[in-house]
Amino acid sequence: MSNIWYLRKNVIQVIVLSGPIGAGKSSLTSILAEHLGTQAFYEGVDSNPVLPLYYKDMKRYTFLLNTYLLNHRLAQINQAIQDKNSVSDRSIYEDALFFKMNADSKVADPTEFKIYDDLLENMMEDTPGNPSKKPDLLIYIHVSLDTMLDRIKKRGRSFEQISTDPSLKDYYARLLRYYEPWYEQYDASPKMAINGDKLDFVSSMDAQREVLKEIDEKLHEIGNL
Ligand SMILES: Nc1ncnc2c1ncn2[C@@H]1O[C@H](COP(=O)(O)OP(=O)(O)O)[C@@H](O)[C@H]1O
Ligand SMILES: Nc1ncnc2c1ncn2[C@H]1C[C@H](O)[C@@H](COP(=O)(O)O)O1
Repeated sequence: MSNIWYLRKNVIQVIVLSGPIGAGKSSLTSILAEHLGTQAFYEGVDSNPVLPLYYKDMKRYTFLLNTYLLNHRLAQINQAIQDKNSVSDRSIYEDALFFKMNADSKVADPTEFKIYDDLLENMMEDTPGNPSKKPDLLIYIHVSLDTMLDRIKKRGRSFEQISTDPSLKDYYARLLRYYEPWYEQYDASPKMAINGDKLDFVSSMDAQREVLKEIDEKLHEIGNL
């Protein structure tokens, strides 16, 4: 057994946040990493050269965006697994959810989705002698459509605004419908859900303490604290 494999099994843990756009993943990533005294890893939205193009032309840019994100997230996972309790602000598995939704609605080509999905599966496969890239805990932030839309508006990224492109309202509603069954079926690691409608962990210290307590309890349960 190699040293890195031993460390991965017994010491190194990666926690990933998941959930729809605006659910609060980045916010909770910062809060949790600070609480645990560990490293936070973000999606790098501002440095993503494809994302603004994608919002202008999803048909053309879905494959490119997801190829870009796959590479970015794999590089991040490779960094994150070198520390203990690293916190990452979106799981690699959610890209396939966006891509599948676009393929189902003919925005993306089903063959492109299949090629992407096979590549993802190959990349994420555990291989002897290599540390697993799977997270140790996935935390899903559940939000309703109203909350999602409020938060997207509040954050104010121009290309995500319904006031700029009214068709995005439908897109966000559809995305939410894909998220719930995705979370139910997710089985790559232990998982837990946070109520993002009820718990304002950004402004309320009470809510923040409650969320962190829930997460600490889960980490104890799976033996990571
Ligand atoms: N639980 C929460 N309660 C209230 N506001 C929140 C909550 N989580 C996030 N926000 C706010 O919603 C917006 C989107 O949050 P963000 O963390 O960027 O979401 P995500 O990373 O999931 O897209 C930000 O303005 C943030 O301050
Ligand atoms: N795989 C993806 N396909 C389409 N859009 C995506 C994908 N991953 C992230 N995004 C978008 C959604 C948001 O506009 C930004 C950042 O996500 P957020 O949930 O705000 O962290 O990127």
